[in-house]
Amino acid sequence: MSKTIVVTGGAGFIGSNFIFYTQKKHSHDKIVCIDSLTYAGNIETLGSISGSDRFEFFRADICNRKAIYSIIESISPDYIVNFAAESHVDKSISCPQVFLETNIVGTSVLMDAAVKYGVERFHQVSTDEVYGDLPLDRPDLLFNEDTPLHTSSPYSSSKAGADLLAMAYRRTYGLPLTISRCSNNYGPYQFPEKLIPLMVKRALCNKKLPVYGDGRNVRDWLYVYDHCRAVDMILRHGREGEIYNVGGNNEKKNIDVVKLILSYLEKPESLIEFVDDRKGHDRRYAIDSSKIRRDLGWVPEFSFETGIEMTIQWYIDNCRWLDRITDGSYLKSNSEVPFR
Ligand SMILES: NC(=O)c1ccc[n+]([C@@H]2O[C@H](COP(=O)([O-])OP(=O)(O)OC[C@H]3O[C@@H](n4cnc5c(N)ncnc54)[C@H](O)[C@@H]3O)[C@@H](O)[C@H]2O)c1
Repeated sequence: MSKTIVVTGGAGFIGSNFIFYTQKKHSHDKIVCIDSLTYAGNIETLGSISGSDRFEFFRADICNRKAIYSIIESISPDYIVNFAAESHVDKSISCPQVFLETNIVGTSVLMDAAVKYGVERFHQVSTDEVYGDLPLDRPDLLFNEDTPLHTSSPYSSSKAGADLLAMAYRRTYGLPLTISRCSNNYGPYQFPEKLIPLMVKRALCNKKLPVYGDGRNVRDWLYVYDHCRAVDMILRHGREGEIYNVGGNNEKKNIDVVKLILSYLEKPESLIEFVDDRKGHDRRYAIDSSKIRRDLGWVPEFSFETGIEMTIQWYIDNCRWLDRITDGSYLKSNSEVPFR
């Protein structure tokens, strides 16, 4: 039976990839995107789906209760998948307030609407950063779903706050809920403030590549398509009330990722410039995703070697997208979409 799915934050990186994935995999479903089009959301990304009668776009802020209630009441969705967030750790350090508003208050408004209008499932997209970090010299340690929350940045704290609130909504108001906590994503349509598109963009222009601290911080990387597959599986087949870790089992030092990009682009390593470390910088993230593998049969389809080549090539082939998002000219098309 076809479903109606609200995807919040669908003009951003992972949300847009999730919309394309869902459109292809569940072509009878109706997808309704709600996005306020902040600097990180680009309406042009959704151009290829905008003409479909199975797609609708609302420009609205998830903190705006009146707008959210009116949209959810009018479309009566089966599912809400919440990707909408302020997502950049550095920005959360310089300007935490908006992270609390969108990531915590906004999530609570969506959950209020989900309870009020009786959605079948609310899925909260969370992050492995809620677990804090692990020491570099203990490769045996991984985060599992029972690891205590131990956040380092205003970003991760706001995401952990939303997770706790979601679990409280489930217990108090009976919200039918699942949560996924994923490691670092990479792939097409990522805003070039994040490591991989930032480095590709700068290397293409022969600009210095700023690397925090000693560059030895470790992240687990997952191709965005595999994250979208995981969210789709959890939404439709995951056990209500459960948290699922999602990871690539693919730990890399930041400096090694940067060197790999330079080598693919045939640029010299002399472009690397070590800069002052990020405040409170987490050392290592490593995720145990055996639960989703065991319970839902999810395994990543893309190796890092394949995914990173496809990603770098995508940014080369889509220089126009990268240029427009970098110089902010896409914001003009965003501003043409009326606000609710
Ligand atoms: N990028 C990663 O590596 C990663 C890893 C794990 C989890 N996550 C989580 O996945 C989700 C999506 O991340 P992303 O990297 O695609 O982020 P993004 O910054 O690329 O996109 C966020 C989107 O949310 C929209 N948005 C922001 N505030 C809003 C508001 N108040 N109302 C409505 N829309 C709003 C933006 O316009 C944008 O389109 C986030 O919840 C993030 O915490 C991201």
